[in-house]
Amino acid sequence: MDNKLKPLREQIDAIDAQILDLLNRRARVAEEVGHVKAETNAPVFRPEREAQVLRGVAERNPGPLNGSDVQTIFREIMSACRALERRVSVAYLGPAGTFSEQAVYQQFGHAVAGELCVSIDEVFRATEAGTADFGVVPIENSTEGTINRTLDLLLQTSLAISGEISIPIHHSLMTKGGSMAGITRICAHSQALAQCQAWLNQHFPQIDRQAVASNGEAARMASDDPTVAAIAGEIAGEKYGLQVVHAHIQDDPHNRTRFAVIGRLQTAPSGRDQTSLVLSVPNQPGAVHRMLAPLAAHGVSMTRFESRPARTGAWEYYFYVDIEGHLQEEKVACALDELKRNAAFFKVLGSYPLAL
Ligand SMILES: O=C(O)C(=O)C[C@]1(C(=O)O)C=C[C@@H](O)C=C1
Repeated sequence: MDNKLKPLREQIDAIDAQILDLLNRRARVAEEVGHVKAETNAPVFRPEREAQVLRGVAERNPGPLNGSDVQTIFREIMSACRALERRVSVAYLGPAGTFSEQAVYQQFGHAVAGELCVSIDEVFRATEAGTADFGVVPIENSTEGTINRTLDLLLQTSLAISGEISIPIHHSLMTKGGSMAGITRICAHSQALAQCQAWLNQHFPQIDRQAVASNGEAARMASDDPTVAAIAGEIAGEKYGLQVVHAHIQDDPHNRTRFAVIGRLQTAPSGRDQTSLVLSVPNQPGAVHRMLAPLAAHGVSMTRFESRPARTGAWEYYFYVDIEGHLQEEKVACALDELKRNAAFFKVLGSYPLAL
């Protein structure tokens, strides 16, 4: 066998030498880009450009590598090149191993400076204060719905949404010893407990469930306490030396969470974008219908519509609306101009590339 492997490995060595050379040529150009940007204080992270590069490689990819693997490789290449310009810092909900951390890596690659925060509020604060260049916060889960705290904070913040990330959420039940013997508590974030509710009712109805600050925190607790089982992603389990008792216990196998990238950056159009808004209208019959009419009139599709009580005690609501297209597209700008005229409250949260 070794006789056959040797020439093939020599081919791989020769190709790797070429890849390495090309990677460093790319990196030198990125350094030049960095110097040009430094002259004008231009932003290092350009989500629209990165989205175009990643879409481009998947479209041109002839195989046999699959498109999403090629994107993963190029995401890391861009991340490393970007870090030569400047290492971008990103605040997110810790501890290490949370799905938020996974979302950060999916958007920024691994060459980032992560800033772990104890709450969603703190992610906003760190980003607003400029301690971090960007923040990553969960917006909605396909099983459990909206993350209300994020929506409330988006209403008040001076930051914009500069990008979105969608990741599959797979939960596993994990313990230190790899069995459920002696386990008296199952800990996880309340969202994760809710996403695994039917499975837990069926398999472990007798064991107490305890909501904790995050799944990462649950994994940390399970690593310290042999009576605790954690529900978390397997990455968190690995970080804390846990073993999987049951994998993929979420009730919906297609469970996903969407995250928003928040920052001071107003992202330029990428060609496939979305705009997020918050609106409110006076509490009158037909008002919501009238408010949204300009979208249809200008041929702008609405992809999401969510309401939150305005907490005025008067049954008034804020409406969180996502529409297709970028604010710099004429039909979007015209529709929003009209919308604004009919709205009691109107705020554009940001225009950004659709998640890959
Ligand atoms: O095109 C740029 O603006 C770059 O800085 C280069 C590059 C890249 O490596 O391709 C790196 C960082 C940006 O977020 C986008 C792209």
